[in-house]
Amino acid sequence: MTQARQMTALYSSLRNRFLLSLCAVLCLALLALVAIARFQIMPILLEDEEQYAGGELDRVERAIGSELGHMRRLVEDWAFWDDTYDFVQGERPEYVDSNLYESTLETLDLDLMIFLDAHNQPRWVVGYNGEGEFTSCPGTAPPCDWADTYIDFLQARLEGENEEPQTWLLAKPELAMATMSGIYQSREVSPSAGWLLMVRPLSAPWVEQLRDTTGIDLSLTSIAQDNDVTHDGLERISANRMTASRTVEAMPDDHLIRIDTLLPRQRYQASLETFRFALYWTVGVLVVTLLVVLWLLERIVLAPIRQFSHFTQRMHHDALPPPMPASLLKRRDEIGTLAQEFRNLLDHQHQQSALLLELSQHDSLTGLANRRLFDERLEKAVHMAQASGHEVSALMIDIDHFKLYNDHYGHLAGDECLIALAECMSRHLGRQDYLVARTGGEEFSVLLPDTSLEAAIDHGEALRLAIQERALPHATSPTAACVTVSIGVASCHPSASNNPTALMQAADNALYRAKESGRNRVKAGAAGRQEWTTTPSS
Ligand SMILES: Nc1nc2c(ncn2[C@@H]2O[C@H](COP(=O)(O)OP(=O)(O)OP(=O)(O)O)[C@@H](O)[C@H]2O)c(=O)[nH]1
Repeated sequence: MTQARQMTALYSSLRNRFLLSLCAVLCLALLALVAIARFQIMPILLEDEEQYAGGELDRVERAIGSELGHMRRLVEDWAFWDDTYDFVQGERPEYVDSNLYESTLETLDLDLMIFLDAHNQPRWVVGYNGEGEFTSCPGTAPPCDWADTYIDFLQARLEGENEEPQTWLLAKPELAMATMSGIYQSREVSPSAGWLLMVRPLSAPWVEQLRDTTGIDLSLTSIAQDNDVTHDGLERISANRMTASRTVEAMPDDHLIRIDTLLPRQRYQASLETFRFALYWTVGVLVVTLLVVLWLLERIVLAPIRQFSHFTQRMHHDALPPPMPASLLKRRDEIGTLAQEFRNLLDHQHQQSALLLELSQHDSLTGLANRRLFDERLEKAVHMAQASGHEVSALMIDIDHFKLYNDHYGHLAGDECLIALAECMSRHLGRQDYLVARTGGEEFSVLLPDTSLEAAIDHGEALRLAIQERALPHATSPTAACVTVSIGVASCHPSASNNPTALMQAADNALYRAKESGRNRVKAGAAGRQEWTTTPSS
């Protein structure tokens, strides 16, 4: 239960709510960034990587095409040579010894050269057989019968009677480049005397050279063609490496050559790194921005509100209301206006309270303290007297025959008489610590703290005389021709266990006796005592 209340209090705090809200905004922003990265940026980076891989495979293809171009020019050099032209027609028997020896193939980086005559029949075959042995024969008789496959292939190509030089990639019986040209005279336009086929193996050193030329880690493989299976593709094998494959057409028709490349993913990684860098900075800037917003919020709004709230709490709890913090009043913003208005409201409330207090503690006719205030002060004075060891005294004053005064002069005149007597009492007993109160219609009481009975009697007597000397006419008074008062005086001694009621009761008794014994006089007594002191009437 307490924990739940603490949680509620935590959540109720403006600062915590702002913190939570801003954290939620930050999380949403981060989620949005992650979503953008996942669904917008990453696909672009991966597509770019695929384009890069495609470009690299294009380069490999172009490099192979360039090699085929070289082969084609090589075969043309030999096919458009008069010696070759004569040789395939059965002339120049020295052609073989002069040109078709082993080092020629090595120099030209060839595996095989086949010369066909005009009837597409083998005129000469020179090359390395499957075991790498050099053979040179007129036709396909052993030991050159290993070249039958190529001759069949060549003859099949010639069925179309395409006399243009042609180049192919061979997937069988070994990976190779093949190029073929008709054999012509070099200077004159003449019909083809036969055909020349050159085969260059795509050997490991050749592939190695291709790797060096292109700078791409690649390999070539012969595969059987299967329409249902695609061999093209890209596979990301690690964060830094990927393989990209593509098939190219080759002979025979049911075969393909697959180019496999192992490519670095630097480009992707670099883009990713850049993106991450931007992302981290964005997140950092976002966090810093939120912290700054929080700090500003705390400084500009929350701290002053807290200060204001603290002030109102203290106002409620402290006995002495604290002043409104100056820092709040100095502000020129909404909080400053609120503080100033609040202070104005407080001032107004204090004034109203003071007015109410004044009204509740004073008599509206004479302006003297009323019974409520008199009783409060009396209570405090008696307790203080007991604590300090001093006496406290009280006078009870009653106008003599005031009914007759009213009856004779009228009620308004009676009021004026009450006001005049009140002024007289205030003037004579207006000491700071004395309190003169109107405690009844025509009855007054005076509280005299730290005053002995004797001194109180003196004050009472002086007051009685002063009123008499004021000489307010009272034509119908049986006592005197002017307004007079009777006064009862009492005091309580600190040694006696007196209370305010007992003190006033004693004063009332004394007043009663003053009235009884002829009015216009002062009678005195002490609370809780039997002996009385009577002042003679003047
Ligand atoms: N004008 C006026 N008269 C008041 C006021 N309050 C009380 N009185 C009058 O004061 C008179 C008091 O009369 P009583 O209690 O009979 O006493 P008294 O006539 O003074 O006679 P003693 O006290 O025995 O000398 C009444 O007539 C009240 O109407 C007031 O505020 N104004």
